[in-house]
Amino acid sequence: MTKGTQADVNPDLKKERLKCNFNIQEVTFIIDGGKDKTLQRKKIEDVALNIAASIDEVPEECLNLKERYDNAVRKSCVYSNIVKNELLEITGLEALGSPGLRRTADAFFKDVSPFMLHLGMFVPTIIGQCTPEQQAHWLPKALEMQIIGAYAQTELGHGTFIRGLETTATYDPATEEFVLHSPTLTSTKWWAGGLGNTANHCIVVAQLYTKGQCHGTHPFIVPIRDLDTHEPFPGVKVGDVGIRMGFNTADNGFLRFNQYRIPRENMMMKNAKVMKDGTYVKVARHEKLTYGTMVFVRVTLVMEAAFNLAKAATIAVRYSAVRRQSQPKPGEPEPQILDYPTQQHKLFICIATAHALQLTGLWLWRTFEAVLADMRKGDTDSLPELHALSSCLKAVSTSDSAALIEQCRFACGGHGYMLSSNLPLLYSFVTATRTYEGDYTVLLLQTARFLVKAWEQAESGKVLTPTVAYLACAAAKEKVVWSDSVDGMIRSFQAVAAGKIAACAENIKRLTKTGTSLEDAWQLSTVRLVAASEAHCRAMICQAYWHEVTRLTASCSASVKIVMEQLATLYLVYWALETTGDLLRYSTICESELNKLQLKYEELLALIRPNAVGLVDAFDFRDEILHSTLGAYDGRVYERLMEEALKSPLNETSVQSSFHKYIRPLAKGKL
Ligand SMILES: CCCCCCCC/C=C\CCCCCC(=O)SCCNC(=O)CCNC(=O)[C@H](O)C(C)(C)COP(=O)(O)OP(=O)(O)OC[C@H]1O[C@@H](n2cnc3c(N)ncnc32)[C@H](O)[C@@H]1OP(=O)(O)O
Ligand SMILES: Cc1cc2nc3c(=O)[nH]c(=O)nc-3n(C[C@H](O)[C@H](O)[C@H](O)COP(=O)(O)OP(=O)(O)OC[C@H]3O[C@@H](n4cnc5c(N)ncnc54)[C@H](O)[C@@H]3O)c2cc1C
Repeated sequence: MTKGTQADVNPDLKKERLKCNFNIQEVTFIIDGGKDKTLQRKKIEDVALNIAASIDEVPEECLNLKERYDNAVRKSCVYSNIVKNELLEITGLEALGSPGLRRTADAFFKDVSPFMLHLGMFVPTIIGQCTPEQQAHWLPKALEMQIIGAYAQTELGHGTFIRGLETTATYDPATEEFVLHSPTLTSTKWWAGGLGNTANHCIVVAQLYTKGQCHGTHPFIVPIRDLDTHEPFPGVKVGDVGIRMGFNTADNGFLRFNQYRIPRENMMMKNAKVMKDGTYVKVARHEKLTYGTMVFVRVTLVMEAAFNLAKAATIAVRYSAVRRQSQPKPGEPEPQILDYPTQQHKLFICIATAHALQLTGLWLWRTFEAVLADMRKGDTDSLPELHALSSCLKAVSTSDSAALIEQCRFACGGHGYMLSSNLPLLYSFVTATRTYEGDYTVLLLQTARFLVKAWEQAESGKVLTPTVAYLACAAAKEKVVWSDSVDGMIRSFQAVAAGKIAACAENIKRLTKTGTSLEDAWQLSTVRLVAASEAHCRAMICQAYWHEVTRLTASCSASVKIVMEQLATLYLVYWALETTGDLLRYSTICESELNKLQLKYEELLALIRPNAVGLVDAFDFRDEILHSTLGAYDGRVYERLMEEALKSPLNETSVQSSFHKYIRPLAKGKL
């Protein structure tokens, strides 16, 4: 963070920091995943931000679309050089997934870099889908930025239903080439980040045909532009998809092929091969391993959701400590808006959710690494559970994060609507995460498939995998005894999930017994399947969050343990109160216990209040990363709002030319 001199800091924020009763750094270490990770992140920030600080002369939002894109490319090149020459030196390839790299990217780009998908998906797909020989060929070029790549899977006509993609890759043994073709308008690749004007290579997911047979979708590395002239190759039509709600510097593009040829070696052949004579050979033990990059990105998106929500919470909490409004007690000074319990209700759940998602995200990352290690040994048994886990966690984390970022904007009143607060841009960026890499509903339904099967296994007494082990106890189908202890609440959330899953399974059974096909019975149950999947995910987040807090604070100071536990308890109580209908149905909770729970929630808000600014300081965002007039460390909110307003091109002259062209003639009746 940029602390400046204490004299510059808003007096209310200064007082807030004096009130904080825990060691901020200890919490920062927990959030980063350990002291070593924090130190590495800070090192990366120090290197990168020295350059970022002076990189934008004019605010990004004051530029027109084309200027913004050009500026984003310029900054992407500066940033890539830093990554290549300095940051990879610090951490090696691991840097690509490091929080330091993620954070420093935000210092360069208020919106999104057109290179984001190069590092975010092109490079990971090379690592995940190429043979070692192919990796040796492509990876150094990609890391050296000699080639820039995009990931083109989605088409104009299909995003969710990958099996429905229409682009074809037909093998021609005579020339040992694949012929890529876009047979219809709807087969046009659409949305790929970085594709429109920036990338010269692209991973294309296409239906593979060889020896007259279709083998389903497979990924190919496709050169699309000349490396020197950057002109698209003959047979390739590429461009920008048009203006979007956000991501306008991300260069999302479309792509069409007209009988375009690429060498056989450009098929990514880790999981399946096409031999020179056109013989198709399946290498992978699991059907869905070609979907591996999506699983990887879904896993990272959970921490991405936490990261963006933490930024919004930092902005809104600091602003709420500076902002004073209304006079609830006659004659007394206007209170800081952070003193209103309703404001605490809006904001403390944001801090708690950022913690919950970050700690669950770190746990998911470790699970992902363990499954990957198993798969390297040829064991794919835990892939379905990882898919179910990453699908629902991606769906719920991105959805919660977007909703709560919007809540942070509401919490900042009118000033939250200013682009300079950075909350609108943050929201437009994060709300897209609910859709891309698998839509919310679609992913929850993927998890639901796994849950219904697990329920059937529980009923027949089979051993269950860890994340659904709770279903075994619930198979008894009795209401769980409510208790407002942490363990009691988690047990109740699990009972709600189990009850909902059981109801879905029963509904499907009832429908099929009366002659409905399994497919129709499933469709008729999808509203409740989505709800069951969300309940399962919530129970899992609660359990993982609490487990991680207990584990990670075991060696911390008592005050850190207390504040971390207060936040985690707040998260649980908040969700209990949000789902009282479910608890009444699946647990023994009664009205007096609900009243007690409400009181407990209000007590927690009051307990957290003195530490609120300390808690957001612990997210440790430097001002260059927050980009916010409302959220800077020094709290000079009004000064910054004025400074930013004066940068508006509409303030360059005191009278605009439109006055002379239109308003004056209108007033004179001469228009
Ligand atoms: C430096 C700056 C860094 C900034 C960092 C920010 C981070 C962001 C990084 C990148 C940004 C990303 C931008 C966005 C990119 C994209 O959006 S790429 C496109 C992504 N597209 C999707 O996600 C499409 C979603 N659809 C699907 O995943 C699938 O089509 C489907 C799962 C919905 C259905 O697939 P289908 O083939 O039809 O399968 P089913 O018949 O439904 O199921 C068959 C069985 O297969 C299981 N399964 C499905 N997927 C997987 C998987 N991935 N892994 C393992 N298993 C899978 C499924 O559960 C079925 O199993 P059962 O038969 O046993 O039930
Ligand atoms: C900012 C952004 C960046 C992107 N970047 C990339 C990229 O780099 N590369 C890439 O390949 N793609 C990219 N995408 C595309 C993205 O992955 C898809 O938009 C996403 O997977 C959703 O697919 P869709 O658009 O086809 O939506 P649809 O599948 O058409 O969804 C529309 C609605 O139908 C519902 N629906 C669809 N199927 C079902 C079902 N089976 N059951 C119930 N409901 C259903 C959905 O829930 C949704 O409400 C990007 C998208 C965005 C917004």
